[in-house]
Parts: sequence; structure tokens; C-alpha cells
Amino acid sequence: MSSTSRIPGFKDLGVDARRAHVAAMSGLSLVDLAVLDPAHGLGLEQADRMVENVVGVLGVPVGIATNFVVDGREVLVPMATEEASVVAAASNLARMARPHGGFVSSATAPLMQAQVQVLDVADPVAGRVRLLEAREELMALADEQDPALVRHGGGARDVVVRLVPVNAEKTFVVLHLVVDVRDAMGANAVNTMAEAIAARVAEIAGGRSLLRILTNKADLRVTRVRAVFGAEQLGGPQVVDDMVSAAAFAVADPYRAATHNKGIMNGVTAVVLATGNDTRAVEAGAHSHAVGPDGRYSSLSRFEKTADGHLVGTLELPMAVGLVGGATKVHPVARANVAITGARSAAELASLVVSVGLAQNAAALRALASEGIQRGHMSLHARNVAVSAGAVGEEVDAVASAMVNAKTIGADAAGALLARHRAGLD
Ligand SMILES: CC(C)(COP(=O)([O-])OP(=O)([O-])OC[C@H]1O[C@@H](n2cnc3c(N)ncnc32)[C@H](O)[C@@H]1OP(=O)([O-])[O-])[C@@H](O)C(=O)NCCC(=O)NCCSC(=O)C[C@@](C)(O)CC(=O)[O-]
Ligand SMILES: NC(=O)C1=CN([C@@H]2O[C@H](COP(=O)(O)OP(=O)(O)OC[C@H]3O[C@@H](n4cnc5c(N)ncnc54)[C@H](OP(=O)(O)O)[C@@H]3O)[C@@H](O)[C@H]2O)C=CC1
Repeated sequence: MSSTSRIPGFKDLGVDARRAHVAAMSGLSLVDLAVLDPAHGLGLEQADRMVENVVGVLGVPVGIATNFVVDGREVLVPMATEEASVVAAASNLARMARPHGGFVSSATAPLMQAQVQVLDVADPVAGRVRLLEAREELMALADEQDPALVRHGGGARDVVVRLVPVNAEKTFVVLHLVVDVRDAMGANAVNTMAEAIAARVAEIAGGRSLLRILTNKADLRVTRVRAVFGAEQLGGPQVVDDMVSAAAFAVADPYRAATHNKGIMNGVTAVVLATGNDTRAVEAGAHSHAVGPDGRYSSLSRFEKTADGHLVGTLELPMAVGLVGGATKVHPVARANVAITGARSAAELASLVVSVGLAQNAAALRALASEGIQRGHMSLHARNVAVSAGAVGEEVDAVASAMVNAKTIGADAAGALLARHRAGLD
């Protein structure tokens, strides 16, 4: 097996040669990787068992982010995305992090929370205290719902009760059941527990239960990642200073923060999707986490200049991803992608997800703070523009290259260059 994710020129290889590197790195065979072919991936019959009213399957490109070292482990990371330049960007900044140790992660326990909303409690403050008195009883009742999870070392870990004021006359008593879900994403598990304890919760509180469902603001299940990017590799001290200023802009301004955080999710969501996890849950958790104690939406990441002039980035995200359950275990391509990462726990997968998010974020900031985003992004997007103009086969690269060389990337240029190529005038 190969031991490095540093594969210069990986981008210039063909699909088969890239798969050979992935096989050498992951220990998978080329037969195992053949499931990545659209012809061998998710079939109609299986899709019809996954969701309702199926009429087809949507193919999404799966690219490999190279150069990643996460917690000292060399790793190739599959990214499922339709957006050009995202895989390149993550690979580029992972390359720049290598000389400084790559990405270092840490995480809380995999604690998910289910909410039980209780209405019409005459004495909500005392109702909260009554529920806290019943903590052990309610946790035992919850654990009875999923002995398998308990066998895997998971189960209920705490009961928290919040009073949510609606208006002068109405306050909801909201119980949070905190559950260690181990290597599951945990939504089905904690929803089942919440439904099972709701009646007893309402009885103790002295009201009527209504919503019994997990929260995707999974702020007790957080993964943090840190990485240092060398000043010289980034483009020098001015680029470092400008990246710090660009990052500060996202901290201070919600309009900028929305796009800054979208850049982070370009990387995060691509790995979450590739591994068959719930992208909506992760996105909802991330953006809810971006709202600070002051109620303002802000940047999810931070960038600072280190004492020796390099750039250090940090990113902390709620990360509700699983290795078991959901589509991760049943979708053939997701299973292959998880195997490519070599992740042995949900926590390890989460560290890869957040590392790619930080790399993506840094790459975008570097491009924006130096040459602007368009050269890099559009030069890789050019092939899509060429296809949109009708280019096929070898025409695609010919038209795309001609547009990049002419520094004019757009539908009109693609159409004109395609006509010239077909007339043998280029
Ligand atoms: C695109 C690059 C990397 C080019 O950057 P470059 O410096 O021209 O790249 P290079 O040719 O010198 O190659 C350097 C490394 O980049 C990678 N790389 C380079 N090219 C490829 C390729 N074709 N295929 C795969 N990997 C590629 C690859 O790792 C390569 O090294 P190697 O490993 O080969 O030794 C750079 O311009 C960049 O990172 N741009 C940022 C692009 C980006 O952020 N795209 C996201 C879409 S824009 C967006 O939606 C987010 C945003 C911007 O709005 C967020 C925000 O506002 O904050
Ligand atoms: N985000 C949201 O708002 C919602 C998301 N969902 C969906 O729920 C799914 C994820 O829920 P999840 O509960 O993970 O799915 P599953 O119920 O499919 O998987 C969890 C179960 O896997 C079993 N299991 C096996 N090995 C382990 C292990 N090592 N650690 C933990 N559990 C293990 C456990 O019980 P057992 O062995 O008995 O299976 C556990 O209850 C996703 O598809 C998501 O889209 C659903 C509702 C809402």
C-alpha cells in the first residue's frame, strides 16, 4: 500500500490511473473501486428501496482531495460535488499545510440531543425542577428503546430542561435528552427515544407534549481542526496579512460571513455527501453554530498570523456524521468512499470533513486576497462552459484551453471558439 497522499500531477492522470493510486493507498482493489462507475453504482432497484416515487438516479462527480495529513495520517478524501475548482482548492491548501504538520483535530463525545416540547405547564419553573428530579428514570426509559446502541457503548447521558418564553403568558418547558450515539449519526436513534419518553415527561411536567424530535444544532457534538499554512507558500507576508483581514471581514459582517461559510461548506458538504451522510443536518448545524451569543450570524472559522509570520486557521463545527446507519451503509458508492478514507470511527470521519472545510476556506481566502477567485475557478469551470456550448469529446479541452488562453471564459466565446475549432481555424 502507498503511504502518502502527496501525489504531484494526480490532476493530469486519467481516471484509471487515479484509481490505481487510490487502490494502493486504501488497500481496496480496482474491482472494489469499480462501484464508482455510474454503470455499477446505485442502481434503480436499490434507489427504489431508498426513497419514494423513484424514477431515476442523479450522478454527481466524485473527486479525490490529495495532500491531506490529518492527525498524522496520510489520507485521500473523496469529495462529491458538481462545482469546479473545489477539489483543486482543497488539495492545494492541504499541500501547503503539509510542511507544518497538516491538520490537527479534537472533538467532544458524539452527543446528540432530542427535544421534547411541553405545553400548558401551569408552573414551568417548578416543572423544570420536577423533570430534573426524574433524570435517572427518564434516561433509563430512553435506553430501553435501543439496547443495541447501549451495547455499542452509547446511550442516554444527561437530561437538560430549558424554559423557552413565547410571550408574557406562555413559556414552553423543553427537555433535552442528551444521547451518546457512538458511530451513528443518531437522528433515528434519538427520535425513537424522544417519542418513547414524551408521555412521561408531560406527566411529570404537568402539561401536554407536542414536538419530540432531535435538534440539528448539535452543539454537544463538535469537531475542531487547526492547521498552519506557510507564509512563503501562500505568497508572502502581504498575502498572510490580507487573508487575516479577509477573515476578519467575515467575522464582522453577516453578508460576507454567508459567502465565507459557503466556502467552508463547499468542502464539508462534498465529503458528507460522498460518504452518504445527511448533508442537510450538517448544513443546518453549521449555520446555526455561526450565530453567536450576541445573536449575530458570523464566520465559522478564524485565521491569525502566528508569531513567526505564518497563517494559522481554526474551524469548529457541529459534526453529526455516522459510519453506520442512514445511507452510509446501504449506498454502494458511499460505502466505497468511506473505505477510501480509511475512517474507523464517526469521529475520525468528522475530523476529515472539518479538515477539508478548513482547507477549502483557506484556499478561497488566498485566491480572494491575492489574484481574485476567477482565474483559478473559471479556468477549471471553462470545461463546463465549453460543454454548455455544445462541445463534445476532444472539443471540450480544445475550446476550454482556447478560452483560458484568451482570458475570455463565457458562452459567446465558447460558441465562437467551437465554430473555429470545427472549421479547423484554430
Ligand atoms: C484552483 C486553484 C487551486 C489553482 O491554483 P494554482 O496555484 O494555479 O494551482 P497549481 O497549478 O499551482 O497547483 C497547485 C496545487 O493545486 C491543486 N490543483 C491545481 N489545479 C488542479 C486541478 N486542475 N485538479 C486538481 N488539483 C489541482 C493541486 O494540489 C496542485 O498541486 P499538486 O498536488 O498537483 O502538486 C486555486 O486558484 C484556488 O484554490 N482557487 C480557489 C478556488 C475556490 O475556492 N473554489 C471554490 C468555488 S468559489 C466559491 O464558491 C467559494 C467562495 C470563493 O465564494 C468562498 C468565499 O467567498 O470565501
Ligand atoms: N437530521 C434530521 O433532522 C433527521 C435525520 N434523519 C435520518 O436519520 C439517519 C441517521 O440516523 P441514525 O440513528 O444514525 O440511523 P440508524 O437508525 O440507521 O442507525 C443507528 C443505529 O445503528 C446501530 N448501530 C450499529 N453499530 C453502531 C455503532 N457502532 N454506534 C452506534 N449505533 C450503531 C444502532 O442500533 P441497531 O443496531 O439496533 O440498528 C443505532 O441505533 C440519516 O439517514 C438521517 O438522514 C431522520 C430524521 C431526522
